[in-house]
Amino acid sequence: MGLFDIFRKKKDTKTEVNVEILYPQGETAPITDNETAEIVKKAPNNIQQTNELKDQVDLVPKNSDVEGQTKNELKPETKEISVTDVSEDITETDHYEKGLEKSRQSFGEKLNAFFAKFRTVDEDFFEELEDTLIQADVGYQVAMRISDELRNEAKLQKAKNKNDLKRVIVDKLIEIYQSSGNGEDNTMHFAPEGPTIILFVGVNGVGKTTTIGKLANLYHQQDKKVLLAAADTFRAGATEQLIEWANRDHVDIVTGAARVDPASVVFDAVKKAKNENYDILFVDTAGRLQNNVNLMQELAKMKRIITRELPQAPHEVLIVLDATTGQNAIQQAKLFKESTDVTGIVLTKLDGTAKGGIVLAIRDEMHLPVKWVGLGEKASDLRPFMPEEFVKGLYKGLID
Ligand SMILES: Nc1nc2c(ncn2[C@@H]2O[C@H](COP(=O)(O)OP(=O)(O)OP(=O)(O)O)[C@@H](O)[C@H]2O)c(=O)[nH]1
Repeated sequence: MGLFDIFRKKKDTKTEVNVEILYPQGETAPITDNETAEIVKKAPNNIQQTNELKDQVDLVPKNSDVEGQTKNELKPETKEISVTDVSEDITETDHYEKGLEKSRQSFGEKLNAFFAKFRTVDEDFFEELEDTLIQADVGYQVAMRISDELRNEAKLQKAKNKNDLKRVIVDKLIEIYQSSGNGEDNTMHFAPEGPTIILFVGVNGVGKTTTIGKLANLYHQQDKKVLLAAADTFRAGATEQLIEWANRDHVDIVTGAARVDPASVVFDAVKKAKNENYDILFVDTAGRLQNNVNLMQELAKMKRIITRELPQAPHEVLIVLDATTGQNAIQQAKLFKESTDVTGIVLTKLDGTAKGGIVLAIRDEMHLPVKWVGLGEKASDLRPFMPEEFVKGLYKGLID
């Protein structure tokens, strides 16, 4: 009995950076219910204000446990981020092949091990194939579909050697990748006029801030006027991290002091984007557990404020998912989708996982387009999702 038989049984189935920091009047305590939190703007002075922010972070009582985060975790983090590689002359195919190397190798090894076992195409063959596919994180449904379709595949019955068999399986995978994306709109939607507002959501550490930094870099290179809103006022390091990206990308940013109501940061950023004719506003939000009602309400509040200021906005709500978390990522996306109108997925850290097959499971189960994929830590490693390149990157070299 294979590892996954237990599941199978259920089968029916610009150079100057402008940093604007908002402070709540008097103190740093969170303002939770007041949508138009009174805010005092300080004159922009990048480095000084970043330090002030750090001071405020230190006001958090020693060892206090703030919604599961200790003081240590609240320490600002800074990180060397390379954006200098954007002009590298490498093709899309190169990006995908390099980024998916781990997945390709791992799947290749699994497939080879699988073929080493079988001499005949019998029921055991299909069961083991299902296990192999599930381990590659293509998802249970997709694994079943592939093996069912292969059962009826005349070419498979006629296959004379292992290479023929491999080819039929890989061809089937490619076919499914392509058909599951039919009609999928993985383009970004921009406002016909006025600022485009893009909200990023997702649980802690999935790569929201990094993705915004990378996208800001990309659009700035395309001469768009980009503004960032650091509405993650919960994790102190997040604001600093975004300021760091703003500096490197040469784009402007609106931030809030630690624990200020994130909605007030959003409010001010949207106003600024409108009044000063920005093309794109990226809103970073705090990582939240999808089952934390308060945090989900906070997200809803941010959306309400955006829509009140600009009725067509937000133009995109992108959920950022960490590919290394495998099937967990799908569960997260499902819960977010229930409480927010998510328009697309950014799948990060594909370079760090052997489970690139997760894209297939996500597309199959979520009915949400994957719009961007993170294939590495550099700014240029965030790529628009291209199914053909993805498939090539995953399976190249598996059939000779
Ligand atoms: N290898 C790799 N690392 C990535 C990628 N995207 C993000 N990361 C890394 O993932 C880590 C977490 O990223 P953040 O951007 O801080 O995540 P976040 O979602 O903003 O986190 P919170 O603010 O805690 O919610 C950082 O070390 C990033 O460099 C990727 O595509 N590939």
